[in-house]
Amino acid sequence: MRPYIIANWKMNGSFDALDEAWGIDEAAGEYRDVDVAICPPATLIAPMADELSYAKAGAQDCHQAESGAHTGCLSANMIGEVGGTLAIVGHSERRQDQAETSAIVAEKLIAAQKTGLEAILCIGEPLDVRDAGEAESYVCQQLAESLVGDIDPAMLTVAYEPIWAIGTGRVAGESDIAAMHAACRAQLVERFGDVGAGVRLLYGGSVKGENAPQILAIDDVNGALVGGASLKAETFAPIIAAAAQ
Ligand SMILES: O=C[C@H](O)COP(=O)(O)O
Repeated sequence: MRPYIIANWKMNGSFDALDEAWGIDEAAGEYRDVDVAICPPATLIAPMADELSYAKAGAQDCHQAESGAHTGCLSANMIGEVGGTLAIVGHSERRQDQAETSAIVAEKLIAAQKTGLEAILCIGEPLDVRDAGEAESYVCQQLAESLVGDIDPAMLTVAYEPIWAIGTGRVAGESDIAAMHAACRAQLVERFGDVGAGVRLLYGGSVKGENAPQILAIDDVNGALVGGASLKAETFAPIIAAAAQ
């Protein structure tokens, strides 16, 4: 399976940051066996989509509706119109800040795919759930509830991001990542049949150049969704390089 490394810039990056995107694109050109994407703030999708040669540009979210009275939101079609080819849906920060439920995330996922965007579905448990020993059932339920309806597994990537590992410097243990990815894989195969074995499963949460080789070597980890370390080409390129190994 081709590894997939995605940069999620979150609410970071003005026009000056485009230089970092060009640096990331250079790394993507150097390691062509790795799929690379950048999801910048919406204001930067168009310039990136115009200029990137090897990496793809995408959005951090999309609305479930095609158009209408949804102040401040972007439809999947609008993202596609400016050259975006993917949309992250269900990131834990949106589930928390915008009270997005898995039912809403499921609608967003379908809306993204319907307009030809790849959907990157995020799932992950908070710390109290992990401490209570219920991480696996929590995440599997999120996965089931987010994959409702007519979904194309060929346009789907799933990112497991334990919430307590996001931006904290704390990474999940290798055996915990392996167990969670195995559980997600089994569920994807149950949901989509053999094709489910080909859906890429990414890990996210404090991935850096230093820990990427170990994380990316874990069974069923097919790439990474990266926040902080993706903001600079010099910290993101080593993650792309690790994926190429
Ligand atoms: O979408 C990316 C994740 O939330 C991970 O963020 P992080 O690499 O800063 O921990």
